[in-house]
Amino acid sequence: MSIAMVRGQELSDTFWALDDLTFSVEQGESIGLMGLNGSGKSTLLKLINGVMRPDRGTVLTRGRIAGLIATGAGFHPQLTGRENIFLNAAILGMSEKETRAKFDDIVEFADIGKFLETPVGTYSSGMFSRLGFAVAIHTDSDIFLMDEVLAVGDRPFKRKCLARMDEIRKSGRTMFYVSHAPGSVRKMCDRVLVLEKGRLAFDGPTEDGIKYLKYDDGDVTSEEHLEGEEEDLGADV
Ligand SMILES: Nc1ncnc2c1ncn2[C@@H]1O[C@H](COP(=O)(O)OP(=O)(O)OP(=O)(O)O)[C@@H](O)[C@H]1O
Repeated sequence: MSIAMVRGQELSDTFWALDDLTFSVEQGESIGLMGLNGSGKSTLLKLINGVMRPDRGTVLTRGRIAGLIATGAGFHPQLTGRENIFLNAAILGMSEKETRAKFDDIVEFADIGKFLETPVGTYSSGMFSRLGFAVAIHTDSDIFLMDEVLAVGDRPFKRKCLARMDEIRKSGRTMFYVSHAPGSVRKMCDRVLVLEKGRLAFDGPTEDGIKYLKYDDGDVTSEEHLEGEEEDLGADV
């Protein structure tokens, strides 16, 4: 699987965002996708969801796929939150009737107040994420993809998202969750894949994956603080 990237004038320079990556996932598994910035996690989600195609190799999936891959993806900046709910839901494969039936729940979950009637181009990244997550979790899917939604949400929203993701997991749906936070991955995932420069560096139980990443023995004060926060959130779910 790869993405050819042209850098500057050097047309022959090829960059493989993902390379030599092979794994399979059973229905109902909950996978934590971890790795440093730029290691290929989002690219992998895009390949699974089908918005990107691999240059080489194949991705086989079964069933309906939903989730939140990039904040703001599938939203039109000049349309209001309300209009974008319908647009985004249609992109995720929901009929208008289905969206109408779930509309109030989606709005309640997003909890963006009067901004529902405002063009989303003016939204903060957190508000984008709230709306996107709210639509995604109300889509019936067999595979649920979640890319770092918790990075921009505020604390009460993070808590709400984690609780809902836990429900999705317990309902037997397959889940891919991209996160840098060991606390929430521990809570949410049975298995971890660690990517390093586009390659699969680790595939195994969550705790071993976190150990492999050495995210737990950092001595940076701010990291410890963040970790503590995620642990708190995890404990709340
Ligand atoms: N459309 C694209 N065109 C060119 N290069 C791309 C494209 N998408 C991703 N890349 C490159 O592929 C690599 C992997 O990117 P990706 O977004 O998948 O990483 P990531 O692991 O999700 O990172 P992060 O933790 O920062 O979100 C990066 O070096 C990125 O620059």
